[in-house]
Amino acid sequence: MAGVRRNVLGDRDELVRVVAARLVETLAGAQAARGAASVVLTGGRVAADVYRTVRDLSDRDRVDWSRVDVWWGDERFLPAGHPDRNETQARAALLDALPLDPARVHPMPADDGPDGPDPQAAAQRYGQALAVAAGPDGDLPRFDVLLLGVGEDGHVASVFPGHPVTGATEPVAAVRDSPKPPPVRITLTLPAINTAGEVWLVAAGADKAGAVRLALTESGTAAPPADAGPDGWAGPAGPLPAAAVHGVDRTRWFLDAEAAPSTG
Ligand SMILES: O=C(O)[C@H](O)[C@@H](O)[C@H](O)[C@H](O)COP(=O)(O)O
Repeated sequence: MAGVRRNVLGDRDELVRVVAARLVETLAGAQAARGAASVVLTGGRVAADVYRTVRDLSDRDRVDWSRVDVWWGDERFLPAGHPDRNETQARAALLDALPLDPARVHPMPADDGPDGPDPQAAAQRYGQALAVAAGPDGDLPRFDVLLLGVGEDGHVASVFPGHPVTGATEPVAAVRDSPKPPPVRITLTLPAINTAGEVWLVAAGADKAGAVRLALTESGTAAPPADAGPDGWAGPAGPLPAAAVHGVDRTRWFLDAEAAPSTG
């Protein structure tokens, strides 16, 4: 596996600024190298702050946004335009302000979309869209940067610890009974996430420290209670999704001081 980099910033504001600036730099670099760039978006509060910060960056147009492919790593399976959809939030925070090519923006289906409220069919539809973009070379197109928030329980995208989706092998899966609302979701699976060139995990706040510590210090399998960290949390029984993701070229952790492990 390629290198893992850990970048600990002083506070949440600095974290968000650094991730936003690095995203613009990386997408511009990908375009310089191969003429196009692709990003996989995530949901959550810290991601929304990153998107707003990219929107407001004075040099954001170093990226030719009309040549960026935008995908999503997960989606809350709700009607189109619902305020809790990751798509709705990303559009409001950033995408609506950019001169994107609509044909290159690929939201996951909504529950009032062509497959109605069938998340399995919607997941398959997204898998097909990915396969079409991949062309003859495989099931997934190139992802230059895949963004992930990290849940307090160590979930990434909508891959939750202890949930059957952790073992899914198809690129896109439907998730029912998500412990984080809403209960029905669509997600890229761990094998699909792990095809990205760079995977960035972004976490802020003390409530993320337990999951981050586990993910960074070992395989993600629960430590015995005696090994619980200073926050007292020893982790879930089973592999921790945040520990199981990596980029082909680089895995980058962006943490604020509160989320970073207090030792190591
Ligand atoms: O759809 C979602 O809910 C997300 O994709 C999820 O994986 C999120 O990124 C994390 O839960 C972190 O969210 P916060 O940044 O809000 O803590």
